[in-house]
Amino acid sequence: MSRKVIELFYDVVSPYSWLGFEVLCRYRNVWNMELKLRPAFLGGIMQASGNKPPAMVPNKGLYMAKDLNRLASYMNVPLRHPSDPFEVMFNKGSLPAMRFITAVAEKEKDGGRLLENVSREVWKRIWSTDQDICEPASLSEAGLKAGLSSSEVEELLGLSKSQPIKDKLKQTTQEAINYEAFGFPFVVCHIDGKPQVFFGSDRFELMAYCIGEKWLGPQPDKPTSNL
Ligand SMILES: N[C@@H](CCC(=O)N[C@@H](CS)C(=O)NCC(=O)O)C(=O)O
Repeated sequence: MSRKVIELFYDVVSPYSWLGFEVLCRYRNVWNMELKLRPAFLGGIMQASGNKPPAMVPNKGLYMAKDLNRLASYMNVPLRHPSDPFEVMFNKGSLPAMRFITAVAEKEKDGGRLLENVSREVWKRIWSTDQDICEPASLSEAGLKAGLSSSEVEELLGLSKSQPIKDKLKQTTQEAINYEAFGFPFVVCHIDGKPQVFFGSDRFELMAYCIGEKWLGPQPDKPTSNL
């Protein structure tokens, strides 16, 4: 059977996207799939779909904080809340970070792990160690940790401010909107030429059923006994 293509649309401002990202990266060699990481801009998705971030409803925000703490442990992802989530998510946002990550994606068109590693390092800053992701020095630090050289980081920071990269981020965001996305993580599974879409990091069991693969829990190398 030919490999299934699974696209993950994500933004590092989204903690649930980090969970979905880690789970799909773990399943790369477990499911018969090619994983395509699609960095996009959640602000654009919210605007185009008429949605708003769930944490803007106070009780949802309170619930999410508890939910994410449990999920961090269940999924074994070192997710911790920033000291001021509203400032981080709604005032500072993720535009410079997502442009930088888009530049990495464009540079690494032929596959490889840089896009995965840089995304993870930026996520660790915003959603684990409570560090900035907007300043060039912050993105540079994440890039170096992910294995880029200082000259590559400089080049990518320059590129991230260029019109082609801004346009590419808009284009990827538009592709998710065309699939009727309203939030992230947003996963598009292509099977027999037909796209099936899933919202959330809590849809993997259903996704596995729909694409004919086995769900072994969020840590497939450590399946739990009750699965
Ligand atoms: N139940 C989902 C929630 C995902 C979620 O809340 N994502 C946020 C961004 S972090 C979003 O875009 N939400 C849009 C919505 O809930 O309508 C999960 O477990 O992953």
